[in-house]
Amino acid sequence: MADTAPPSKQAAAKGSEPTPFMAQYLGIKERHPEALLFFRMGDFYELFFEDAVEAARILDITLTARGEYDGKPIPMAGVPYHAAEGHLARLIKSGARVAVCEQTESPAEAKKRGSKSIVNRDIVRIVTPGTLTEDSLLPARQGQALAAIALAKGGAEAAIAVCDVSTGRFDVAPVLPGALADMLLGWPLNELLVSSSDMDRPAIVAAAEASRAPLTERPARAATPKCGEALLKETFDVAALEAFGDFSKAELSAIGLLLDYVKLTQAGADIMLDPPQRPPVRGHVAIDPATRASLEIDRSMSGGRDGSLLGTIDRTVTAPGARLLATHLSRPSLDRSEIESRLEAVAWLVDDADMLERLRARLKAAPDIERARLRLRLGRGGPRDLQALGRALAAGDAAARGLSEVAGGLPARLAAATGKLLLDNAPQLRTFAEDLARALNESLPMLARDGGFIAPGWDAALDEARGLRDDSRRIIAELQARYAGETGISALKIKFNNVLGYFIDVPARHGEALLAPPLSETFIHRQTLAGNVRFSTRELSDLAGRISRAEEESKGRETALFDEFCARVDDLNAALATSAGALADLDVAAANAAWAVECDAVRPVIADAPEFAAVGLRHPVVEAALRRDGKGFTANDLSLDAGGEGAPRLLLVTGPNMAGKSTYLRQAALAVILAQAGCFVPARSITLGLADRVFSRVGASDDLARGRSTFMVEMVETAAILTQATPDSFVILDEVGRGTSTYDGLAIAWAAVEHLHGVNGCRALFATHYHELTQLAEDLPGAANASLRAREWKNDLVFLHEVQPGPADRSYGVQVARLAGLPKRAVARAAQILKRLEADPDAAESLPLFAAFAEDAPPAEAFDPPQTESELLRILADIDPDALTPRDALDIVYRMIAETKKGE
Ligand SMILES: Nc1ncnc2c1ncn2[C@@H]1O[C@H](COP(=O)(O)OP(=O)(O)OP(=O)(O)O)[C@@H](O)[C@H]1O
Repeated sequence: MADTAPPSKQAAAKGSEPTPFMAQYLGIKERHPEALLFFRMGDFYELFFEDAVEAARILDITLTARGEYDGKPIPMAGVPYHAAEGHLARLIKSGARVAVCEQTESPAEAKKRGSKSIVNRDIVRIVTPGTLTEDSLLPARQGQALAAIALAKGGAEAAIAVCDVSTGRFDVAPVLPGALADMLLGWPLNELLVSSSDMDRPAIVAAAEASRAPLTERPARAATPKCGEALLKETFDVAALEAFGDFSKAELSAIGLLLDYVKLTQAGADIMLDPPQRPPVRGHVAIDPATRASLEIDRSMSGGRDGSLLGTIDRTVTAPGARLLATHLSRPSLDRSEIESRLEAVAWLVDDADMLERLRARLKAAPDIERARLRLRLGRGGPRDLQALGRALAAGDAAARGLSEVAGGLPARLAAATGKLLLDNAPQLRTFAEDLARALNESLPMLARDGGFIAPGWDAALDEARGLRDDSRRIIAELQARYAGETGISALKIKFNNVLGYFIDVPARHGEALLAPPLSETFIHRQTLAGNVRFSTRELSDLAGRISRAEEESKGRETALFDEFCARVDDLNAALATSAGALADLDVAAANAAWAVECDAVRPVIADAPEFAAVGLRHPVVEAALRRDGKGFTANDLSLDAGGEGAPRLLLVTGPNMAGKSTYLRQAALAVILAQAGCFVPARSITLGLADRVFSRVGASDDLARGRSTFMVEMVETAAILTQATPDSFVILDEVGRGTSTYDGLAIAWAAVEHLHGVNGCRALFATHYHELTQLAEDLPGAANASLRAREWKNDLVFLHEVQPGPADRSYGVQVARLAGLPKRAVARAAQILKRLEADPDAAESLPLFAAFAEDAPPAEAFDPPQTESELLRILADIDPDALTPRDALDIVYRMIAETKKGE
């Protein structure tokens, strides 16, 4: 690979003299050695040297060579510029960053400087995982986050600055160094910036590790209060920072680190962020990446949105609404009044089905106002973005008017959003929206430079220029008819191409007539082709000049009008941001109400004590999946109380495989997240105290990318829970200890339960297959057993999915193995071994060879163990004679007879 590395300019100077083109390339590449350089050449972005090799590998495109450098061929790969976004997306996804270098002048302009001059080029932006603005690279319903963390006062202060460059959102918060990692968890990050001087500090290392975001190390010079202050002033064009409130030194350092990077990636263009906001003081529920993944909050295990909690409950109809709902779920609130205000809005809409439907229909008409606004401000927008703003404002106004007509007053949250969206309250926005509606045509080009987007009647100068242009076209048609008449050549046409401009075209056989007097006085020969001869006339040249001037004028005028609208977007930026926020808020409230109605969810009651009391709780995702298959979901109750008053604080959940233990655990954790996100909960009723953290350790998975085995991952995650859970936390642990030997696993699980119960003292659910653990419920005052029921029925296992108090009677593992399709022979062998082990636990000593049993392996035909007797006994054991109706009794007799016949 070494010989594909680009030589530095100095090194190059020592070797053979680089061509002017190579010198330009090397000069630009040297400025961003860490990024792949997309070097614009005509209709292609080309990559050279190592960049070409790397891009060809990732994108699976052809690696070729172009010219030689220092006697060696230069590796080259290229992508067409119109298909560049797809390639960019793949490169970014694979962890690369890309510097996009454009031609900053046309070849004609370069020629003016001298015939040998090459076109000037410069980097216009650097594309990184956290700084995307392209629509095609960003899922519309998903936000992105770029964060910077910094320390100050010798590590005593810390802060975080987070922005979404595609929507302009900008949050800044001071935080205790020890709480940095937790704070970061509220933002599923696309990229995390750390100053090189902080890289080794424990608080920073812990935060970076916890967030698992791609890390970008930046020079320390930007992470200073001075740099932060200067960049804030420059970005928001203010002389003093008082307008934003007081910033700590650490906050300013984090801001410096963040804004410096945003500026770098935009190649020095103005930073277009909204003024910094502080997240709510009470903060949010800390959910670590392992918990987020295992609860499948915004992504299912298979990686998509489908099958996740977000994918299941999302009924938003606007992109900003979808992104806000995603934020609510990834950052459930700890602020009770905030939660209650969200719930109140949902409850009000749930009660008025007509209003809810009308509101959602109106919101549906609102395009993505946030991203359209940002693209226009960044100079990457087009006429369609302007139209999006106008339509979103109109839709917001219609939605707000519908709500404001309601008698009896609105809940505070809906009233606030309505007030912000009513255009009567914002005359400037109203004029802007009305102007856009009048000024823009119905169907619009992507780019302003394509022209044709301003409607007739909006601008007199434009109408005049267009009139002239269209008039000239008519005159050309008339001229063609006149020339055809005068020359008697009906095949004479006036045509246009880029080389000749307008010209007169006749078939070759008529050429002679025009080349000879008297017609040759009017018709000037331009070109003879095999089948045609081409001419021009003075009149036609004059007309062509007028047409092109009119065309240029109308395009120029349209561009100027577009720029005027963009300037108005800049002026109205704050008001537009407010409208976007209000639209998203209304959409989320309406979507949550629609989902609550659809899935019969209830408003959670928020309590002061760390309790959890749910009746008829359901798992929204599993229930939705079962419903699609036409199956029902069994609701279950759950009561926990960390204070140990009315219920256990820790519940040990046992039951056969597949009985529904994980589902029972997860639905409880999801209920906490839904409630604190301000959503209703699928249950008959639920009361819960706010949880400061939710932890979930469900199932085992390898983290090979980070070099950890299943067991190691499990222990690291369990350790995090046992060291961090507070009495207010909510913990679910599923089969801890499964990844190691039986006794080690049991010992670890045992210790984890004791620790959770005695030290952490939080609400916890602990599912296990170690039946020995169920004894703990007797020893620990705040612990209890619950189990999921299953029944054997005609040789089959029937899962009832019902939770009952007390431990499970047995595990039915062998039966589940049979259900799963394990070969009959293996199932029978397992049943045999199990029987021996149950009779004589010491036989386990001979594990794993089972030499003792090997000899009496049953013959292949006799593998179904006799079941009849045990089945009859089981049927009898299940009978409660006092509760039997005569009909039930008769049924049982029939069942027993059938069973006996089976055994014959
Ligand atoms: N309450 C319920 N109502 C209806 N079906 C359910 C219920 N709970 C679980 N199920 C169904 O049972 C399947 C298995 O559930 P789950 O994974 O929770 O079992 P488990 O006891 O944790 O199993 P294992 O011990 O093997 O991990 C689910 O995929 C779902 O289809």
